[in-house]
Amino acid sequence: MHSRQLEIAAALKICPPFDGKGAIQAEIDHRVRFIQQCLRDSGMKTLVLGISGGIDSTTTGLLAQKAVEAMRAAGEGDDYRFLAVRLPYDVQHDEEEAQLAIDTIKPDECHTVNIKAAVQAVAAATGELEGLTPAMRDFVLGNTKARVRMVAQYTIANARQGLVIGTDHGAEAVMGFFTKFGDGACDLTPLTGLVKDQVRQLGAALGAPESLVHKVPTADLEELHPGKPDELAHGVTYRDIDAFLLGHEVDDEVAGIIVQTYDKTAHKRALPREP
Ligand SMILES: Nc1ncnc2c1ncn2[C@@H]1O[C@H](COP(=O)(O)OP(=O)(O)OC[C@H]2O[C@@H]([n+]3cccc(C(=O)O)c3)[C@H](O)[C@@H]2O)[C@@H](O)[C@H]1O
Ligand SMILES: Nc1ncnc2c1ncn2[C@@H]1O[C@H](COP(=O)(O)OP(=O)(O)OP(=O)(O)O)[C@@H](O)[C@H]1O
Ligand SMILES: [Mg+2]
Repeated sequence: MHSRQLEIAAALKICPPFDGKGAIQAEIDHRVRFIQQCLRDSGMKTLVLGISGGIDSTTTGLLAQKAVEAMRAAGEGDDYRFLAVRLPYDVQHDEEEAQLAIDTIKPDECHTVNIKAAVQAVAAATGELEGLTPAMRDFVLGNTKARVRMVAQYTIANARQGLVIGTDHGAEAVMGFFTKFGDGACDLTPLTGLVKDQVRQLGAALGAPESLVHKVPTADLEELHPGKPDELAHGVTYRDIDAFLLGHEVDDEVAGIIVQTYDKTAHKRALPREP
């Protein structure tokens, strides 16, 4: 085992493997109660979450819808609602899967915000992108897309007494694989501590279709490579990352990449530096 495995797993609150269906259901109940408590504690009434068509947001959306339905059924208030947001950059190449996610979750409301005009306006106003190589421009614009999605979700949350839900989990957190103050910015992260396969297990138990449970994970931020698999960017597989976080034996080179990436992205998991 790599000398940093246990320390990193503890810092990211990694959940032990599930011992059967009962444990998965208990984890679902625990995370639904967490979402409900966030609403009660904040006095907010609406949950806001972007639904991409990937398994992370599908699972989180299913938890969110379950949370508000149970609060309404328990008489806590008819005004608790889940508002799903589709945030395509013009037309999304896997729109069908995004619609399948929405059909599965059956959110109380679903809004669509096309982020393209806002992303291009921000990029053009800075005047910073012209001199870049096409690949670099594509990468920078990708992070701007994630940040404009955040702005759209907080605009809705402000208007609707809402909390913005994030989908960060253990396997993304260890790699710092999110845009700082983009998809990384939110009010609660119900998937914290889960490895990628556990997210799939929860999603499957909540009724997500097979095609979404086993969909290749993608940040899908780059126009030059639509649907680019996250694993290409990581240089390691999610299976490797999960194994590392669960304290299993992993290849030295794999462990080296994960630890190096974890250290390099520490600033993304921390509050801004202060003097
Ligand atoms: N040491 C340090 N201390 C404090 N701050 C530091 C810093 N180094 C950089 N920074 C700041 O951080 C910025 C870089 O971070 P950031 O802007 O996030 O950009 P960066 O980490 O370079 O890129 C984001 C990565 O996350 C991936 N991503 C994004 C969104 C969603 C998903 C997904 O899976 O869905 C994946 C994306 O594909 C890309 O690989 C720098 O411009 C600088 O402002
Ligand atoms: N096109 C989109 N429309 C709405 N929300 C989006 C879109 N793209 C990204 N998001 C939001 O950003 C989050 C981060 O994306 P990420 O790719 O990590 O998750 P995912 O797509 O749900 O699952 P996977 O990682 O398996 O692709 C999503 O969970 C979702 O909340
Ligand atoms: Mg995705």
